[in-house]
Amino acid sequence: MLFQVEMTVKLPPEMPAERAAEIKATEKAYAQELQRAGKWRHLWRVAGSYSNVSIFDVEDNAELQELVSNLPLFPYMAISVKPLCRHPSSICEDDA
Ligand SMILES: O=C(O)CC1=CCC(=O)O1
Repeated sequence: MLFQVEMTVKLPPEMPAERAAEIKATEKAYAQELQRAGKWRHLWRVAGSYSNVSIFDVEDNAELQELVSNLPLFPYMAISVKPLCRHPSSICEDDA
């Protein structure tokens, strides 16, 4: 199942810079692991913001919840999720 996930990061201003850098580094490693596993298909920065738009390819809602809630930045993000299905006019071979 494909999901569009939009994440907007809001770190508390009082968080020490070293702690923020540590969380971001852990987030990057986890995100890249999920991309290599084919679970996190696209990761795009929304220009001009501290937000991303991502496409996840997971078994079901429960797997999406597990992957997203394990993100180190999860406590500091507003997240919105939209389920996707194949468009009848799409010619993409790799669409679900
Ligand atoms: O910077 C972001 O948009 C949050 C984020 C998600 C994966 C990652 O490495 O950073």
